[in-house]
Amino acid sequence: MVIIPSFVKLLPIPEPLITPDLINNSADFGTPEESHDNTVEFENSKNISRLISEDYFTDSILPCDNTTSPGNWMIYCSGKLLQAVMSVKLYNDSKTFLDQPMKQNTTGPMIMRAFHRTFSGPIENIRKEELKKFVDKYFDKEGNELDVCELPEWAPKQFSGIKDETYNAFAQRIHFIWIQLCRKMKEEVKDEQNRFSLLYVPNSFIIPGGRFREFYYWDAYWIIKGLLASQLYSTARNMISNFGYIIEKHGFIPNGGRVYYLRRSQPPMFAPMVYEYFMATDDLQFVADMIPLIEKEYTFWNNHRSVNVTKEDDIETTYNMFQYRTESQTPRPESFREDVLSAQHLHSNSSDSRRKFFQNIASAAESGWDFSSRWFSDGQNMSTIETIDIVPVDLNAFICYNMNILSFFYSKLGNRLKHDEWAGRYNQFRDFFTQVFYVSSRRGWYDYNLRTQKHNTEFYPTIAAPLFAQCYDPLNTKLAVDVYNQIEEMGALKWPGGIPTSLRQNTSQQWDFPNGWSPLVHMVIEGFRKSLNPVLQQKAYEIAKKWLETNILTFNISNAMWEKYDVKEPDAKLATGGEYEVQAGFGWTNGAALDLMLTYSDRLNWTGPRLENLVGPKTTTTIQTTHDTITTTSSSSSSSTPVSSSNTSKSYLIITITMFIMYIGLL
Ligand SMILES: OC[C@H]1O[C@H](O[C@H]2O[C@H](CO)[C@@H](O)[C@H](O)[C@H]2O)[C@H](O)[C@@H](O)[C@@H]1O
Repeated sequence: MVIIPSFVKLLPIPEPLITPDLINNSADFGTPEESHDNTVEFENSKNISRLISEDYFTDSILPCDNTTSPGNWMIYCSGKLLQAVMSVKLYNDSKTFLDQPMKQNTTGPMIMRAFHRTFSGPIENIRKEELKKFVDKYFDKEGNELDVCELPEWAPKQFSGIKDETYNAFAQRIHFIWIQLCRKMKEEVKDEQNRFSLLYVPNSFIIPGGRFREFYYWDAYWIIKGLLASQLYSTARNMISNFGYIIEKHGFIPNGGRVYYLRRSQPPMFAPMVYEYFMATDDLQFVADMIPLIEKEYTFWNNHRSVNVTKEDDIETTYNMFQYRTESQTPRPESFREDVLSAQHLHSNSSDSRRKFFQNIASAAESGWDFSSRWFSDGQNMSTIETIDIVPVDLNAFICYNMNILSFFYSKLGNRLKHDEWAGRYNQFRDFFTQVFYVSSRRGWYDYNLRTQKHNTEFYPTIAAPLFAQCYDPLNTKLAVDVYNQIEEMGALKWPGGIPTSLRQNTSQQWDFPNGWSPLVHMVIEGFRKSLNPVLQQKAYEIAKKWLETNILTFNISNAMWEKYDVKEPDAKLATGGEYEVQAGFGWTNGAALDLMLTYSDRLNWTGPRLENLVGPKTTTTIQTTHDTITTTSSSSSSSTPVSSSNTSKSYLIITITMFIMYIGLL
């Protein structure tokens, strides 16, 4: 095991740079309030305060409560203090307060008593400075409960399979970022869970980055793909074990590692994580350990998220499918202010509609697509959100994948009976899936709307989710080609930076045009790659190359990897839209990029301008020989050591060399 010396943490970590070049001028980078629909004209802060102070909790199902988080639900999931913080807009990002631990020797009920003593009048009368004093007295800084950590087996890596100098240097730089994104919990989180919104897990893990300072469920699949590409097997295993621990404790995997996520999940990627780990390591004992937990998670989806679907053209047949559908009926605590403002068209006297509206919002967050025209009945406005009327194609493809993986694992474990049971379920579900989602006239799988009894046949990358999850008959080799042609005809493949999340313009939502997200782009690439059709495999490579170019060009300017990108621009821009600013880090972008660079390691060839930040400036050396003069052009760096002319890159060089020496020493 290589121990990373603690001084490495003290070396300067380059700050991400947001340069004007990176921001698309036509889009407003904006504050959350400017970019969130419905809020623009709602200027009067008194009115906002009044709206935020209304009662959203009585008779509503809360995001967490006495049963799930007895000691702290009154702070992190409901209550007047939460409302006051949102009312005065104590922080630019609503999530900040929710991630602040309570100070030592305090409890939730104690803080609430103090709050009511200090602020006895209506919330609208509370002054920001006084509330700030109160919060500073009782709470620590957000994220204070987490430490940076030592990745068990991290060492500088050559990525010798990646022959191209630029891609090789890029892979090495991403490999470094794992160190920055690793977190472990302070002991007190385990011992005094009630003081923290953070959910305790036993092992260290990789966070997405920025405001996302806890684990996220579906992000982890792509993070794990990247860790496996980096050969950080123990870290990947630790992350999966954490999820196993969480399933054991809570019966499912919440959206993220905070109590305010305890009523909703995210796309079910636990079984695929174990599958990827097994394919990389052959560790069958780990599969045996995890398989009861995979089944337990499946039971959660089956008991709490299934729905009977009957189609208009065949009312005799009922299909058991799955939905994103949390029970929670209040504004999301981490976006309380934003959700209340989005609901301003609904009055308090129509509390049932308001509850349903919040349930639809939180259910869209469960999908990971928060938010998108995909969930809006008018395809444009948040006020028309109807997530729980929709049966989503991606979720059902993932469930199908889970069934297939379970049958595969049981066969590996030699359990014939269980293998047959899951193979039977998989085969039947796959047929039902085709019946419910495939639309022959539009050559693809589409979300089904229970209210309208129609498919939404607009483009979303979810059309390729069944290819990724292999939820179709492999003998039907024409199907993947049809789907590809459909996607191309829809105009989704013509964008210079990758694949957009939809073709719906100006929704101001982050999961819409022109934003590209690595999990979706990776899913489409993998879908075509797995199709076994050589033409589609070539297309998969071309999309991967385009996406990597977007990542790499942006990295070269900003020194950072980003959560999402604007794919309509030829020269790599950061994405905008949604309720928070685009975040740097970034877990799944790094994971998907590393995985793609390894998949296509022998083909990738950087043809763009020389990226000095990555590979250093070109140097020209003149060698005088007896007979003639030979001029060679080379990079100032070797492919194993990233060097650049910038100061930040120099610090990477120092880290690399220092760590390499330490590594050799430790061996
Ligand atoms: O705070 C707003 C929302 O933020 C998260 O969503 C986004 O980031 C996640 C982490 O990268 C990602 O998993 C999700 O797909 C993104 O939309 C959070 O997951 C939401 O629940 C939360 O309301």
